[in-house]
Amino acid sequence: MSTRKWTGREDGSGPEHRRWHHAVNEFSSGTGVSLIGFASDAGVRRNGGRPGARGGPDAIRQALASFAIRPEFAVSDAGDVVVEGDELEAGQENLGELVAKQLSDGNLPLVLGGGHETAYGSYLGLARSGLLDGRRLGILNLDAHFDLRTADRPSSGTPFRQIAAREAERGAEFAYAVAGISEPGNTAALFETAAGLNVRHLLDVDCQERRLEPVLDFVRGFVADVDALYLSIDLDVLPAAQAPGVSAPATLGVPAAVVLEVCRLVASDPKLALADITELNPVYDADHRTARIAARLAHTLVTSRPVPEGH
Ligand SMILES: N=CN[C@@H](CCC(=O)O)C(=O)O
Ligand SMILES: [Mn+2]
Ligand SMILES: [Mn+2]
Repeated sequence: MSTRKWTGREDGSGPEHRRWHHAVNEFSSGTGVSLIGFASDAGVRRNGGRPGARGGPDAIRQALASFAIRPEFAVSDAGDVVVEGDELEAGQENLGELVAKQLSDGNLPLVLGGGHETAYGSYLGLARSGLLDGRRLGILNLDAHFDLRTADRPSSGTPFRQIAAREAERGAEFAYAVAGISEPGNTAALFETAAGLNVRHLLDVDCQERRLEPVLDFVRGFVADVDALYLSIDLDVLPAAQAPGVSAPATLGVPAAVVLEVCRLVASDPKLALADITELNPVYDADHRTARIAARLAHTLVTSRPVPEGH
């Protein structure tokens, strides 16, 4: 657990005034959601994107600190994995170790930040924890992109291709679904790769608010087919007006209200084992808008979980 102290707005000392900074600072033992920061520019840089993701974890923490949160929700901060320079592979290994540790302690890891290369480190943690042994893993990605690139080196564009290879190695079916795919944001080759891997996807145009029920049905159908779920959120799934602070802003995007409903649905399911919120780039943010929506998604994931007995 991180020793860093969170600070934020104070309205009084009682539980009725509780905010995230109180929740994180008062956490000493037990289980709950464990935040892990992944401070990395390496994946986006290798993928030809605009750097700045390194500052993502702290920007999300800052946005979370003064959010109100009810006393029954336990959250802790496990600190950051920092990727120095181009040391991406080492960073992903370190992230995997920290995720596995949180899982074995009985926590739900919620990884914040990085380009989407975060996802491979998150997955390594799940694989290392033993939680996948004999179980079907489902990966639900909310993203404008498939991130199934083949490249000489891992980047923010390759994580789910890397995971597909690892799932094949353990003899498991690669169960991967993406909601929010932008047609002009993915080449025919990527659509073909996705089809070849039996990836289920919904286009951004089919994830607008008027289509909320079919989107939720898509998610329900996918979750029903797996034993454990990993939810990965790439903030570039959101409309650029709601999330300007990303490397590749959306041309249409899935409205935050829809993304939020998916988060509520998924987090209320005990199958959820791991989540991450990636691609925040504070350098291009406007009035902390993207950091605040990232924080709102994190808050929704925490507060939509079944409350443990005794509360
Ligand atoms: N995580 C990044 N994924 C996208 C970026 C697209 C872009 O830079 O336009 C990708 O590689 O496809
Ligand atoms: Mn992505
Ligand atoms: Mn994306």
